[in-house]
Amino acid sequence: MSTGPFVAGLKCSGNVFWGFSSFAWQRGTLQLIAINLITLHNILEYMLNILLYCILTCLNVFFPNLDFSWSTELEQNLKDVFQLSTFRPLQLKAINLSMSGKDLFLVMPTGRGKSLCYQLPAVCSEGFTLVVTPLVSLMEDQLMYLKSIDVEAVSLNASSSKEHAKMVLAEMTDSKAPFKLLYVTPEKIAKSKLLMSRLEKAYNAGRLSRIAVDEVHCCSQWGHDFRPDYKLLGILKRQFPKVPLLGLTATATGSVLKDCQKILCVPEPITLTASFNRTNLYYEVRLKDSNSDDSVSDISALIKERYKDQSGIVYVFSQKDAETVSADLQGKGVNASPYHANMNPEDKSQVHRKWATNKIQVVVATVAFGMGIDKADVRFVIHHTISKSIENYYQESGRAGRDDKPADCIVYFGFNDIFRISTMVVMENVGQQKLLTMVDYCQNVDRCRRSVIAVHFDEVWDDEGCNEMCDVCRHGNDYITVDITQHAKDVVQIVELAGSLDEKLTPLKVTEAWMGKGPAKRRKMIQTTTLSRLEVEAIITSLLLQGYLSEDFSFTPYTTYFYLKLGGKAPLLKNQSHSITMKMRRTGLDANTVSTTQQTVQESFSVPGKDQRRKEIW
Ligand SMILES: Nc1ncnc2c1ncn2[C@H]1C[C@H](O)[C@@H](COP(=O)(O)OP(=O)(O)OP(=O)(O)O)O1
Ligand SMILES: [Mg+2]
Ligand SMILES: [Zn+2]
Repeated sequence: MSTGPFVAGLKCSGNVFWGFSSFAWQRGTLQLIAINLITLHNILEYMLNILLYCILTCLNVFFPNLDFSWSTELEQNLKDVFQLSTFRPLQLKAINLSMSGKDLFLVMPTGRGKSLCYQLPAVCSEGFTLVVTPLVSLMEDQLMYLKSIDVEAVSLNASSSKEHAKMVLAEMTDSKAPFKLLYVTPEKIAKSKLLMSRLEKAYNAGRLSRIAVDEVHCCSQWGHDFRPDYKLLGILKRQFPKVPLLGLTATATGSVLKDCQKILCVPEPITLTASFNRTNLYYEVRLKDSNSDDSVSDISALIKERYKDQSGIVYVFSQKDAETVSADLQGKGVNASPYHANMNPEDKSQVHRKWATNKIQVVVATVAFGMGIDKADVRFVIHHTISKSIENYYQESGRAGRDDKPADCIVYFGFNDIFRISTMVVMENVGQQKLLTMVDYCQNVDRCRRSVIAVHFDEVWDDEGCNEMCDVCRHGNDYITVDITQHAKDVVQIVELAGSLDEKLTPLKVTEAWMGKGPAKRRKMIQTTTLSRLEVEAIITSLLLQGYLSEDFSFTPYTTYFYLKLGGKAPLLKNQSHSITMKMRRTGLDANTVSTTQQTVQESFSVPGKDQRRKEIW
């Protein structure tokens, strides 16, 4: 199957071709530099190189998939087996590189068809392809699909029966074994010596044709979904160095990819990257009222009206939320079912299957129902609670519109949710930072939502590329810049007062104190406000994002508490000329209201001891 550098360069479009021709160019250039030694022969050779370069470029442009020994079979199987008429961008290039034996990282948006880049080569190769996937749901999704197109595939995971595992392990070295793809979890690679020894045998028998590591960002703890067992996958390339490895992801930054490369022991992979932009997805953020759970009523109305009879997912924060939100939606007449990691495997498979076949309209799921889930006609992905990072959001919302038709991605952004998630991610590497970027995505009213995602993935972005497919671009300049300096001082004063009494305040306490709830004594010591709750929450969130407030965690053996403390920029407020602004939707906060709604109180008042005061005030 291997081809010499010249053949690979001639036949393959893109990187390999470029590698060859730049090499040729450099050679010609060097020959020219050694001008003293010029002979007619050298000049001719140089000109020939240029000519060859031009011919190859033309061939590359007009016949990008110029015959490899496998090209005809690829085309045929694409049509006959996968029932697809053409390749999507980068697919053919990735497949040809992998078929040429190259190690490859493929970074392509959600739903653009990364799986085909190992499924099709598997069908066109001898032996089988080993596919590592992080989730059983993802594995099942692919097995279900492959079965429907008559491609033989098997899996090994924690819930495989002994008999099934025995059969698969035996067939791995059997040249008559029918399966073309073997799906395993990383845990299996890390923990099953038996599996590794069978793989070794299959490798020696030339039956291990390719290794695909799906969701490869899970290797890196800088990625958004680090799986400790992915860290051990380096064993694959060490044990099977001649087998080409293909790492696939939709959500890896450059530094994450570098880390993955090291962990997987792939010395010089070729990386193919496509733009993150999913042009058919409409991104929208809606505010969630913390006083009531109107969001569920709102979501059920959306599903029953705008998305009537259309398939979708509602993402929630916890297993408990999956159960309650699903029950609430059912109560409102929506055909919904919960999905979370704690359900037994059969129930999970059943929900997944019923949803895939449109017997259930909506899955109310935790992130357990995420990566790789592939249903073509998902018309909406609604987040009842924000995701813990932009990467997670991109992954989860990426379940929508995989058939390239329009689909909506809506987030309900609630103040209290920030802190619920914050306590969950506090132990994760840069977890807080990632969460705040997601909060910034939601709170933002003046930048195209796509631009926030693009910056996050290190991509240069031009707002024209959105085409009004996000609420910010659609609302145009419907925002105002308001001065919140005085508000910031009031909030900081509340946190300072609590600090002086050795008291820690949760965001809820700060909100209520500022809004004038609680003991009369406290109201007399601070400046309260008549702003609405949503406005108060938006300002506190903005102060957190801008660094005037920061998080202060307290740990007990059972739970983690989130408190607010002064942030690094708080002392700047002592400076009279320092001002802070924030941008808000015109329909949200009104500039006039902002500057006139303080209730000046600050009455003098006699103070008892610290402990007594603390009791009375907080
Ligand atoms: N060439 C093609 N033409 C038309 N449809 C295609 C093509 N290739 C793949 N598809 C379809 C099949 C799937 O239903 C859908 C998504 O493919 P899939 O491989 O699951 O995406 P992905 O792996 O890139 O996304 P994710 O990052 O979400 O896992 O695209
Ligand atoms: Mg995938
Ligand atoms: Zn936009």
